[in-house]
Amino acid sequence: MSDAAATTLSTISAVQSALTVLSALQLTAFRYPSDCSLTNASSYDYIVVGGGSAGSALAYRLSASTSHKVLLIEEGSYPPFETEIPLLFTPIPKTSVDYDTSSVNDGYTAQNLQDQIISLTQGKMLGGGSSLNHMIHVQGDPHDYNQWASILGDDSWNYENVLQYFKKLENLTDVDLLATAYADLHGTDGMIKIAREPSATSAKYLKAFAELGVPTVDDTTSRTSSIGATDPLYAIGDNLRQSNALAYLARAKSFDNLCVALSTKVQKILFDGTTATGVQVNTSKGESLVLYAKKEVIVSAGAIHSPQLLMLSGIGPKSHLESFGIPVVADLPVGQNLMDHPSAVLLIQMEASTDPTPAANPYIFPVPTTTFYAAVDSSQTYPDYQTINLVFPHDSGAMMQLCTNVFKYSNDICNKFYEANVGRSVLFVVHNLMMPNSRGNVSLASADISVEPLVYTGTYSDCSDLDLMVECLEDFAGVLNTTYFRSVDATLVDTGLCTGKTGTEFWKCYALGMSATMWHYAGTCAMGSVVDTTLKVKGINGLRVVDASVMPTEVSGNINAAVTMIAEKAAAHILADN
Ligand SMILES: Cc1cc2nc3c(=O)[nH]c(=O)nc-3n(C[C@H](O)[C@H](O)[C@H](O)COP(=O)(O)OP(=O)(O)OC[C@H]3O[C@@H](n4cnc5c(N)ncnc54)[C@H](O)[C@@H]3O)c2cc1C
Repeated sequence: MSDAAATTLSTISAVQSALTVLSALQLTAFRYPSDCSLTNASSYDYIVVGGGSAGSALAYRLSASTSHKVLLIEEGSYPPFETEIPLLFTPIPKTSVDYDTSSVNDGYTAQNLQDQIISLTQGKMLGGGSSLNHMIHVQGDPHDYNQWASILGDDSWNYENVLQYFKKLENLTDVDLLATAYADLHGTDGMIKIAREPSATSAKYLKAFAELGVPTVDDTTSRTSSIGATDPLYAIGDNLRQSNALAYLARAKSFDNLCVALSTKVQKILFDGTTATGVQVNTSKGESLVLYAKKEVIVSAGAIHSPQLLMLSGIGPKSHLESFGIPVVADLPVGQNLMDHPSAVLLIQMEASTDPTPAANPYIFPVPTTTFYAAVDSSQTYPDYQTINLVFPHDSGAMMQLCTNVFKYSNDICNKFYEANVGRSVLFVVHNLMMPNSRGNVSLASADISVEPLVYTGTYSDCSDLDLMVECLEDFAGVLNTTYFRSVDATLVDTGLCTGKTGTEFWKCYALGMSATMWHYAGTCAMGSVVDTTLKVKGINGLRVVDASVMPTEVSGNINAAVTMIAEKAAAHILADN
């Protein structure tokens, strides 16, 4: 067998080197507020730590609504040129704009990923994850938020109440969808442009999914149930990725009350007793400065770095902090409750073809794609699982890039995928469990912030997740018996991992063998245990956390829109309080 995976990885590495040269030109800087210089001991009304999905939205709202002085501190810089082009998401992981934190090898899951670890891709640039993610836009199921409201005893988090914030962040541009009843569930004058990309190829798959019992819907956004299959919505507009940096911060370019400090890392939150007073930072010039917040410090460093920063600043589990000699400011379960959507990729060999590969359009999502949300129990209104179904033409370099550099499966698996794709199109199915019970954690590896924290993902540590994943995989595999799939002699590609196993044993082996991340890390500073329902850190004044880490449970779908909704709601709370 040829080593197509190794060749793909070396091509990606060459592309990444070329992009590094381009990024030094800062071709996108003109869109954003210029890098603001900092003076030691200066003060601001609000200091926002991290200019990612949540931080970009929050800093914009706080500075747009008032004359308050806002400082946004971001460790990375401007999102480079390639992040703007929807086609180009595959070479971005493992470049300088990705933290590429590694998970702890649990010896159980992720064993067929490169190095048996999960490479926890996270954006280190303005826009954070939204500048390198896969742009799928989904609100989630109403049940997700109603469950939050019930866990938290706070109805302001139920779907009817958070819908106003989803509408605030959305600018739906799809005229066909706007002509349907779904228009009522979307914003049309919000910040992030959202589009659909229906295609004749997708239509064939939607028909097969309908035969499986999952209805084709124009949109899975719903007041009652998100179950259905559809052409997904994408955060793409004007031929560009609509990152939260572009959607929010680019509009703040002329604000004179917003200072955006780039290439600056917050080292520590400063306290006077139990009141947060400011932060200590390291600038791009290597200066160590202290900066003060008159009203609040807001931590938006993401689900892995927010808990790290809080713990290094004295907020976290007492015994863990003491083991690193960190004085305890508040004993809280920071870093616990880490969640992600457990995932596994299925590759299905589809139609034979010798047609020339269609020219790629850089301005849209790379290939025709559908999303599918289903429950094993057909009477349940919210989904147990999601599949994201990408149709690659035969001999597709993009499919190999997704396998090797995005999912980071081993060369052995990607070579099998390559062989299956020779002369046949393939359906690349990303199969995800929506509401896992398993939890992992983020803990300190060192008292030095430049050392990445330890991340134990905890995937399938609760056996019920593996059992449900198996049921979901079996459920979805029924698609192989639908008319269209049978007509093209569709076959599940044999990864060679589970030879000799059948039925439930086969799927259990498959789920574990192919387990990977969906990059939906969340929950490590959860509402209810670490922050209250207005996102204030419990027992501390002047400190909030606003990002994916505050989610108490996962959302049924890709989470960027939910993270942004949280930032929109947080801005409303902060402005109301001050
Ligand atoms: C590869 C990938 C694909 C994804 N695909 C999708 C998708 O298709 N659809 C979807 O909805 N979601 C997707 N997601 C998930 C989504 O993008 C993230 O959940 C979301 O971006 C998280 O937002 P956040 O604000 O919590 O953190 P982030 O966006 O990660 O922001 C944290 C920011 O803080 C900065 N920072 C960290 N520490 C410090 C410090 N000490 N000092 C200063 N700055 C600091 C970081 O540089 C970063 O900019 C994907 C994520 C990844 C990684």
